[in-house]
Parts: sequence; structure tokens; C-alpha cells
Amino acid sequence: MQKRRGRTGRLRRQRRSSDTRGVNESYRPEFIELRKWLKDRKFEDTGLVPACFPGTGRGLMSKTSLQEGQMIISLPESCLLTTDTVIRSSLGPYIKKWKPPPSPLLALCTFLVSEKHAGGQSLWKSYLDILPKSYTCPVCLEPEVVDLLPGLLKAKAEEQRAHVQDLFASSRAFFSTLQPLFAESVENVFSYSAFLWAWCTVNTRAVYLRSRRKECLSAEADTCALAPYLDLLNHSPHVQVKAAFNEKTGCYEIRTASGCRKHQEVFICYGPHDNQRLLLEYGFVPFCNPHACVPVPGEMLVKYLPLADKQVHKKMSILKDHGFTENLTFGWDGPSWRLLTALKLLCLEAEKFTSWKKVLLGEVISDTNEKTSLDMAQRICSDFIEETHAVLRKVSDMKEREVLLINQLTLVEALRMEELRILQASAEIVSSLQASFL
Ligand SMILES: C[S@@+](CC[C@H](N)C(=O)[O-])C[C@H]1O[C@@H](n2cnc3c(N)ncnc32)[C@H](O)[C@@H]1O
Repeated sequence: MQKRRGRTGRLRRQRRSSDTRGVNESYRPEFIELRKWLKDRKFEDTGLVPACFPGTGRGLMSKTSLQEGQMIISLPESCLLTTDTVIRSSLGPYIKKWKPPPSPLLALCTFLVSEKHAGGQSLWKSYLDILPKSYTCPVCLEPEVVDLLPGLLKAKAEEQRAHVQDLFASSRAFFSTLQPLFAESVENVFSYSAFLWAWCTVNTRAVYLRSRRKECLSAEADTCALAPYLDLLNHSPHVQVKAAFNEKTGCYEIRTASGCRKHQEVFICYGPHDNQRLLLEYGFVPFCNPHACVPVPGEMLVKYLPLADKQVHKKMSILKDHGFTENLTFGWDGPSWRLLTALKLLCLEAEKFTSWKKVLLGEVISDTNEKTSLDMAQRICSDFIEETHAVLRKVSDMKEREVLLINQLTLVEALRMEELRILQASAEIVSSLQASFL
């Protein structure tokens, strides 16, 4: 592509970079403290500074341009918070005594709560001070906000809440053994809200780092490490990075495979996640995510079939047996192949029913089958659009009434708005496919 060299191009470039340019926050006392703390632990500056960005909030900005393959950040092992850190701490003897052994995740959460409580006495204070005070993962959302999430996400959000509540309830006996370490009652130190904060800290910020198995911890995978400073890097689906612990240098290193311009936000990629997964695991919704999609629950397809169809149950059980009731989606490029295939099977005419295997293999059975399945896709899509509009209206009403929930509602609104855009793009694509059968 030809480079724009004229005044218009220059202006457009300037405008684009000022749209995304962050406000440097390295002068803030908590970041000055954190850098001192990191320096004492042999961290070497790589030219990233904390900044606040218009679209993504707090993140890291590069002071220089970064070339492909260049190191973004290299964090010495002494800066990492792992289960080894926990076992070496005053919690270690209590963990070693407790049976059945606590999980690696519980060990990390217990350490975070305990260090947070220690305040100025904690060796990790400089890190703890820059951690968010609260989180926006669904487990932290009010039930009336969770109710506004799309069905499948709502179910996962409720599972997440039940999982954290169970973990907390089943850990209380262990927490009570830690009383000798605290002047205050452990009931107060290890409150549900303190535990939830710790769980979200690990869930949204930990990097993947496999630790060797420890006898005093349960057999669950020990793969989470908190990486101060490095965990200020936000996610972009458009970048590629290489991240791993380097045994030779003894550092956790991240290299960019995409490059980055001077004074721009440096991103890493948390994985090729769709928006519902990013909201569930990390509590945010990006704009224009190429991996975003709108899931269609397999069980609901049956309601789009004519009541007179005698093969409905057989068709549904074939779909179930062949895994075609899951991962059915609308995306930016229309209904997924799996969704269309499931619909084609459901729309099979009675006399063509014996061809069901061919449908699952992607063969075209008849023009009628192609057309009726597209019509069904269009009906589902338009029902989803209608439902999304209705929820968006509800969110907008609630935003006026429930001022305290405004941030949570804005998050749901962002998800629903992105889903609406995807559904509208899908509806257009289905329309153009339908047109070829007119
Ligand atoms: C590892 S931390 C990144 C640093 C974080 N922004 C901070 O201020 O501490 C992950 C969290 O950052 C936020 N985040 C990451 N990528 C984002 C993005 N592209 N847009 C908005 N928020 C993002 C989410 O709240 C997520 O849970």
C-alpha cells in the first residue's frame, strides 16, 4: 500500500495517535514506590511507563518504538509472586500442617489477603498498592445486572459465583488455624469480600508459569504467578507476543512479535478470546474484537421447527450425539459453519432424512434445504436482535434509576452493543445469501 505523505495523511496520523495516546502516570507516588521496589529486586528498566489511555484505562506506554522481536519486559524471578513465595512466608508452616492440603490457588489468595491486611508491614506493599480496589468480573456484579447478561454467559457467571463461594466456605476452617498470625479475628481478616478481591486479583492478573509440585499443596495445577508491573499490560487481540520464563536469565520475559510505535500503548494478547469470555475472566469488553461472536444455545433451535415435523426429536438427538448443539455462533462474517450445518439438518425434508450424514459432512442436499435453513438463520438472528434491543432499553432505564450500578450496567451495555453490531452484520450476510435463492 502506498504511504500517505501529504498534509491530510500527516493530520490523520496525528489525530489517530492523539486518539490513542495515554497520559503518563509515572509521577504518581505509588508508581515511584513500585519502581524503587522493582529496582531493589534487580528489575532493569525497559522503557515502559504507566499511563492512562482513553479506550483501555490504565496500561503501559512505550517511551521508544519497539521493533518486532524486541523485549517488552523482563521481570526477575525475585519479583514474581508464586506459591514458593507463599510457602517461604509465615503462612508456610500452617499450610504444611493443614490436611487435606490447600490448592495452589487458595495458597495465593490466602497470601494476598494476609499481606493486604499487614499494610505497611508487608514486603509486597508497593505491589499491593497499585492493585485495583475492586473488580468487574461477573462474580462481583449485582444479581440484577447478571440477569441482563445473555443466557449462556449468565449461567457461567452463576457457576463462577458458586465456585468462589464454595471455595471460601470450604476454606474457613483452614483460615481459622491462622489465628496465631493475627491480632484481629481471622473472621474479619478473611472476610468474603477480602477473599473475593484476592480471587479476582489472581484470576484477572496472573501469568501462566508452571511451578514444581509441592507435597504441602493439593495436586491441582500450580500455574499462576503474579508478575508486578508486567501485569499492567492490557489485552489486544491484534498483537502477538512471546511470553515465557527464561531459565538462563532467571526472568519472566515478554517479546513483541508485532512492534509498537513510540508513545503508544503496549499490548499483549491474553488469548484469542471472544467478548463473553473476556467479560467472564477479565471483566471487560473490547471494541471490534475479531474473535467476538454471539453464541446460540443448541437447545433453543427446536423452537424454530414447524410443530408438524415428526422427526424433531431424532434430528435433535443426532445433533447432540455429533456435538452440533455446542459452539453455534453468529459472527462478524455471518452464521458459523456449525450453526448453518445444524440448521440444514433440522430443515431436512422428511423424504431426504436419510441424507443426514451428508449434511454433517457439509454436502449440499437441495436448494430447498439451503433456502429453508437460511430463512431459519434469519429468523433466529432477528429474534436475537429484538431481544438485544429490549435488554439495551432496560439497561438504559436502569442507568437512570440505579446510579450506584452505573459502571456495572455500562459493562453489560458494551457487551450487548457489540453483540447487536455482530447480529446486524450477520443478518446482512444472511440476507445476501437468501437473495441468491429468489
Ligand atoms: C492484567 S490487568 C492489566 C492492567 C489493568 N488495566 C490495570 O490497570 O491494572 C487485566 C485487567 O485490565 C483490564 N483490561 C485489559 N485489557 C483491556 C482492554 N483492552 N480494554 C479495557 N480493559 C482492559 C481488565 O480490567 C483486566 O481485568
